Amino acid sequence: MRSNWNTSETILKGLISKIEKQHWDVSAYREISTGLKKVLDELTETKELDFREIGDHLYDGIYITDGQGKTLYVNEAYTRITGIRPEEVLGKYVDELLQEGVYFNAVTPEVLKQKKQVNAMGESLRNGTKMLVTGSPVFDDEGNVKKVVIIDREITDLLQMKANLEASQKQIKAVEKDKIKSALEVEHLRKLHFQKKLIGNSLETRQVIKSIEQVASLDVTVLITGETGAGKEVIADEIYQNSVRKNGPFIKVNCAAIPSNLLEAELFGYAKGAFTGATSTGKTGLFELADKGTIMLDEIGDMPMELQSKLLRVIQHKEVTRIGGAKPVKLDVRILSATNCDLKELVKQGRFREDLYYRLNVFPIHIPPLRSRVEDIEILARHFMEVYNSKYSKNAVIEPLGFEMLRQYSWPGNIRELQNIIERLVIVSEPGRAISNEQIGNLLNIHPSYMSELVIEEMGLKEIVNNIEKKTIEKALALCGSTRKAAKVLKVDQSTIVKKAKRLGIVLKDEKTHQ
Ligand SMILES: Nc1ncnc2c1ncn2[C@@H]1O[C@H](COP(=O)(O)OP(=O)(O)OP(=O)(O)O)[C@@H](O)[C@H]1O
Repeated sequence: MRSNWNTSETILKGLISKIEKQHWDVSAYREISTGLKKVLDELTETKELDFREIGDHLYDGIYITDGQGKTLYVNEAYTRITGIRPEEVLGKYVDELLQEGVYFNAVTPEVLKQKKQVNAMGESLRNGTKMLVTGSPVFDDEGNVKKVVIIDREITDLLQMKANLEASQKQIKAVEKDKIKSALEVEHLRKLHFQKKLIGNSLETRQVIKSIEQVASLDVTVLITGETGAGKEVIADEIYQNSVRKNGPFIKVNCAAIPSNLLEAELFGYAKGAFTGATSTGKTGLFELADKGTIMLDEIGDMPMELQSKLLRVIQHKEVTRIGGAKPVKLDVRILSATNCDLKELVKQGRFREDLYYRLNVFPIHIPPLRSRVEDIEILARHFMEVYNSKYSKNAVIEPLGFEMLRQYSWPGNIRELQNIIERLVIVSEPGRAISNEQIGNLLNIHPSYMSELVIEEMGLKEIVNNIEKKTIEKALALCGSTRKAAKVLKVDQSTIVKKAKRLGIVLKDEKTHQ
């Protein structure tokens, strides 16, 4: 085709020059000359659009045959994709090439047959390249197919990319599934953790619950005080659970459990290379981790003085500077602190900063010891029985007198101790038998002669209660010397003492003495 253009060009140029040299009539001369120049311009323009040149710059392969299937043209991309060189196919018929096995499948015969566009998937016999083949017919004025243009689009990379994409999508799905699973797990653990709701119905516990309700949703600092095992952490959990920060982090730090030389780095973190042995990346402190959430500083009374100053700065400026760090980091953290120490006393002794004490003690909640909220003991004991019966698949029960023994005990370890005792009682319980008072006494390490002489295994409850009543009244009479004084001590009417004494067989030796 390129040569055709060149020939036409040459011929036309010659013609124009010949015509220009003849002395023709001027108008004829102009007409021929203008017409020929126009043809020349068009030819030059067409030459500019040399489709071979363009074809060789296409990324897709092109294969063109005439209406009989004779190969007229292949571009460079065709050779790249199929591995078939132009000289192997040019001038040859597609049927012939199929017989020779140059390719095993061809779209051209189909296009010639169907006289419409045909699409197919192909694969090169030479190099295995996969391609999408589109064959389109080109018609002459009579509607006959004069050419077939085949476009081979390489899709090996595309297929590979698709496979990669599918693999990545699978991986993403697996990761997402994992993420959902672990989120559910965290939620489950969180729920389990927070299932330890604050239990109790004593006036004291109800007061604590009221305080929690008042303060939880307000973003204020709370100081929780109470003996060890009394439930300070349970209170902190309740505050967090009922606060607006309940979806944020909740970081608990036991200031007494971390050696004081490590506590600063734990709480405030350190910058990279802050000291010998510091990791190259530095360390994020617990305060930073608690950002947008809540931090509970347990055993705050054990915080060393030098850290107290730093903590005060964190509270005042709402920012933290890592050890060895230059820039402070802004913080949005709610602080709950807890202690079983008398912080006021520590302030007096100069062991706790007074300014920090006031900063922490914005809203104080005190949880009294279990011995002073006796009403809670049975409810808590029943709750823990349920928990451990279910945990150990048991069906242990405590009888009324057993609960009375639990109520009498002083519980120095508070609810933690009660929980522990109930767990042990459930473990040692035998099927079909209620937990004996002796078992309770053994665990509590109480063997008061008072109890052992009043409670005898084969006695019924009524008899035991009568026994206790009798001994109590006798003791009061002996101590007080009169029914009137004994009645006052026992907070009953004198007539009640007299009636009970008669019923229980207490001999009021000298009526005069006892009045
Ligand atoms: N009111 C309550 N209802 C149910 N369980 C409770 C209650 N109070 C405390 N507990 C349970 O008793 C145990 C001790 O409670 P917690 O850890 O809150 O005590 P604490 O005052 O923080 O103790 P410490 O000062 O030793 O840290 C925990 O297992 C807790 O779940």
